[in-house]
Formats: sequence, structure tokens, C-alpha cells
Amino acid sequence: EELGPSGILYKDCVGKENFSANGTYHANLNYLLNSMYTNTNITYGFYNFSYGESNDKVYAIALCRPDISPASCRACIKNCSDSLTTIFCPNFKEAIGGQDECMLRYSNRTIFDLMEGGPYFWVHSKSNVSDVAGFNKSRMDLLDKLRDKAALGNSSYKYAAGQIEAPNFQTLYALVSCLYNTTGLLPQCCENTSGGRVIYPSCNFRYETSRFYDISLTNLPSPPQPTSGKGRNRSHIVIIAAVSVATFITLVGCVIFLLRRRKLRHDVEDVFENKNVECMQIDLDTIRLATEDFAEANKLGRGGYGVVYKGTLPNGQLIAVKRLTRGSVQGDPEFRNEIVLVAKLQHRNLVRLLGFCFEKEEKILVYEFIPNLSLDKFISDPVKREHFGWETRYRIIEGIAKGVLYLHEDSRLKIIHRHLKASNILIGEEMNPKIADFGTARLFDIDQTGAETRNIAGTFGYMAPEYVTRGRFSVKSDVFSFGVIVLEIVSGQKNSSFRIEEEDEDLLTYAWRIWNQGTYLNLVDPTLTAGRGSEMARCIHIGLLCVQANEADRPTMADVVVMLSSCSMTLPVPLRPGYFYHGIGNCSGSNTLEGCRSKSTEGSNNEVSISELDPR
Ligand SMILES: Nc1ncnc2c1ncn2[C@@H]1O[C@H](COP(=O)(O)OP(=O)(O)OP(=O)(O)O)[C@@H](O)[C@H]1O
Repeated sequence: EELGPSGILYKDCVGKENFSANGTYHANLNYLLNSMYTNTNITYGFYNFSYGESNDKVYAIALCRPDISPASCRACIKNCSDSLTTIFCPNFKEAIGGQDECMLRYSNRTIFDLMEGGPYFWVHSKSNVSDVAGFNKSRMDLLDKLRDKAALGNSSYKYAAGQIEAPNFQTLYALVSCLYNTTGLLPQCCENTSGGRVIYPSCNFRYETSRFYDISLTNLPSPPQPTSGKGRNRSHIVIIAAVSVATFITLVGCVIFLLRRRKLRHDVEDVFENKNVECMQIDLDTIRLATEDFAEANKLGRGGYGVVYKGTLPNGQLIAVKRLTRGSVQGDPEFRNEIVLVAKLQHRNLVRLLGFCFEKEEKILVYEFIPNLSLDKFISDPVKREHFGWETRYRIIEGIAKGVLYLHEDSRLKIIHRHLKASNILIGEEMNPKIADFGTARLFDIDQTGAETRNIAGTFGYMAPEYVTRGRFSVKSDVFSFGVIVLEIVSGQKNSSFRIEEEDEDLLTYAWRIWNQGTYLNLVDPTLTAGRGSEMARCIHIGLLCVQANEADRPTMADVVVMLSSCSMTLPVPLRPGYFYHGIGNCSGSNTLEGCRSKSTEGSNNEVSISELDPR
């Protein structure tokens, strides 16, 4: 490793925005940095300070390795501070830099509680290992384990250190800070080197074949304990009491829940049993009245199967009337029976089919009316997108996953949707997603590759490769479509119209490429200013698992639902996606940081700022 002047290992004058020398910002910055490295109250190595008003306000974060003393920590921060402000980034409003034992960042924008994807740095040792595959496996196992362990730490204590036996009787040591997967950069940084480190603004890791940290760190993370024995005992008693009460409440809750669910299921099944062809038929006059004789003003839109109108039944219920223009390939009696079967599928994430009308030449399906727009409108509309916050997006992803799982496994009919796409996800009250058109593939047995599908471009981007090339569909082809939708929701871009700079890459290829570079958070919609970075990273990971080229590698929908609900579960590494665009290099083949950095940190699109609950 070669250290730069003043022992600085890495640095970047982020944004390159200047302040005027001796102005208020300058004075605030000096005051703030000075108050950090002279502060003797903080002993755990994490500082987040701000100072000043409005445009001249300065924010700073400093982070020390957990195994150094408070005095060494302060000395390290002072050195970084002096080096950045006088040697490397004089008069720059924002900068980041660090050395072996600490890291310092300051900025004119808030950087607290943020998970940022850049700038990032790596350093590697000069010695290579002989058994690359074996060594890399040990390294990955160790880093994965430590990352999970670090995630257990509290907000000022997300560290883990440990060791593992590597090939050729070597022992590998690593220190990881924070819970995000920053190992994606390993291939570029440290493919076959015996030591290396990757540093992001809020996360970093280092590994070596000799121990480089204090042995006491292997017991981390364990949040600071109360000092007095009395206090500890009291807190134990409180915890035991709280756990007992919580267990009791949970047990009672479970019993009530099961009893209510049994009753509810009875209610629902009674309705199901009574539902027959007759009770689902709605006569044409009623529909004409409801839609004001299919008035243009009531037209909601046109899809592949016909025009959809908004209507109001005499009892005031709002409906969506789908007037089919395409004939069923089945005879009428079977068609009617199918409709009844499809209508029996009821789930809060599915649009309900209420009835149908088969009169004269008309073939009409009547659905519950869903008040908001379809998901694609939220994704593509620049104004709506801005108000489409992360929590809502995450809930929508979860809801879609549950709806598809119900279709695949939980309903009495096993249904493969076959044309899951953002325009088929309607957004109901409280932004609850509802999957539409789930029965149509079954009702019409229509091959989406047929020339009649109107929205063919929009549909193609969602179709799994085996469906496009061999017409083979399965639950896994739905999983593929789901993965595309997830990546669209996170990125705020449609797969069909996706463009990034001059690259001729589709959304999946881009996501896969930056995943491997470790800069996958650059995929996140830049209009998202708040949200949990860990959830975003997880959704990108799950999306990439779903769009893997080989259907056997894709998870089932049940797996996806579990992955979404468990943040501690370790996910497999996603393999190449379907439609992978092969024409790109790997950061120009550069083995240095600079080769990749220009792509990941420059340009407004690329800098991801995500509010995190935990500072690191
Ligand atoms: N139950 C509903 N409530 C409210 N609007 C609906 C409902 N069903 C469909 N729409 C709206 O009607 C329009 C046409 O929908 P439709 O499902 O026929 O086509 P699509 O999803 O756009 O395309 P495709 O037929 O290729 O799936 C869309 O704008 C959709 O948002």
C-alpha cells in the first residue's frame, strides 16, 4: 500500500463547489472541524456535528476505527482535517478523506443518516495469492459473516472483526463496518490479492492475511453495557419482565387471530360456495346505464383485450367495465365456468372480478373500480414520481409479491399470470397495489407473442427469455416479470424506455453491471431523498435474483416474500440476467479506482443520497 502525503490514504473533493476564502462558510468549517478534534466527551469514535445557518451551514462526520484510543482518534481526525482543508481540497465546500484509522467528511448539504453510493475507494496489497478460487471463497464467507454480525450493532457501533482459515494454511482477518454489501467491488479491487480494503462514505471493509486490528475487536459488536452491576441487574429484570409480558400478549393475540381467521374463512367460503354463473351475470342494460352507454367520457383506457370504462351501479358501487373485442377460444359454457373460478380468487392484492355479461355480440367483464392510476403512470410521470416515496414503493413491492404468491400457491387454482407488468398493477386506496388481468391468460389462453397484443413493446421487456424464445411459461416466468417491476420501482424508470448516459444498456444489464461494481445504489431513483438504503439494496438484490437468465436459479414467489420480510437473511449472489447486454467493458478494465469512479460519482444521476435510520 502506498500512502499519500500526510498519511492520507484516499480523498475526494466531492462536487468541486468552492467557497470564498475567509467568508462565513470558511469560518464555520474551521470552527466545526476544530470543535470535533478537540472534543473530549465523545469516546466511541463517531462524530456528527453541524454548525452555521442556511447556506453557510456545514455538516461533518468523522469515524474512527473502534480499536484506537480516543486521543489517537482525535489526532487522526485533525490530520485528515488539516490535509483536506489545506493540501488536497482547499476552498472546496465538500470533501472526504481518510487514513488507516479514521475517516472525515464535510459538506454544505446534510450528510447525516445518509447511505451514499459514492465516492468510493479501494486499496490493495501488492502480494498475490496462489489458490485464487479457494482464497476468494474464504474471503467471501468471512465478509458475509461479518457483515451480518456488524448489522446487529447499534447506531454508533456497527463493526465486526473476525478471522477464517484460508487455503495454504493461511489465516484471513477482516474488519467490516456497517451492514451493506460493499463486496461487489472485490473483483475490480482485489481479485487475487492477499489484502485489500474498500471504502464507501458510510461503509468499509478491510482484509489481510495478518491480524491488523486489536484482538478485543473480535468480540464486537456488543453495544456498550451499563457500568454499574446494580443497573445491569435492574435492566435484566426489566427485560425478563418485558419478554414475559410480550410472550403472553403474543400467545393471546395468536389465539384470537386464529379464531377470527377461522370465522373469516368460513364467511368467505360460504360466499364462494354460493357464487355461481347466474349470480355473476349482469345484464347489458345495467352495464349500459352504469357507463352512460359506454360514453367516451367514461373511458378509462384501451388494453390488449378491449376498451375499459368506468361505471356506477344503481347501488352506487363503482365498477370498471372491460368490453372485450377479442373472442374467447373456449365455448360459452366453459368460459362462464372459468369466470366463476377466476372470480373466486380473492386477495387484497388482486383486482376483484365482480361479474360478466354475455349478451348479443357483447362480451364484458366487470371488475371492482380501482381509484388510482396504474403503477406505470407513477413510475413514468416526473411529478407523481417525486411524491412516490420509498415506504410506499416498498409496500407496493411487498403487496405485488404477496398477490403473485397467492396466484401461484395459495389460491385453489394455480394461476400463472403470464403478463405481469407495471400497467397491470393498479394502485388502490392507501396506495395498496392490486394485480389486474390475472385471469385473462386462463380465460383466453392467449399467447402474448401473438401479433394481436397491442402493447407488445411494453410487454416484451417483462417476459422471461424462455417465454419469448420458446413460448415456455411457468411460475418462474412470472418471477422474472416481477423482478423487472421491482427494478423499475426502485429506479423510477421503465425498462422499455430505460436510458443511461450514452450506454446502449437495458435496465437489467445496467443493474447487473453496477451490482458487480458495488455501486448498485446508483440505480436508485434520484428523486428519492429519504428511505432505508438497506431496503433499497435488498430490493435491487431480490430484483436481480428474479431476472436471472436461468429459470432454475430464480427464487420462487414464496422465497421472495420471505426475503422481503427478513432483513438478516443472506441472499445468494445473482447470476447473469436474461437479456444481458454483452457489449460493455468492466470499468475500462481498470484495476484502479479512478477508472471506475468517473462513472459512479459524476453526474447528478449517479449520486445516491438515502436517509438511513442508522448513521453507519
Ligand atoms: N379495475 C380497474 N379500475 C380502474 N381502472 C382500470 C381497471 N382495469 C383497467 N383499468 C384501466 O383501464 C386501462 C386499460 O386497462 P387494460 O387492463 O385493458 O389494459 P393494459 O393493462 O393497459 O394493457 P394490456 O391489455 O396489454 O394488459 C388502463 O389505463 C387501466 O389503468
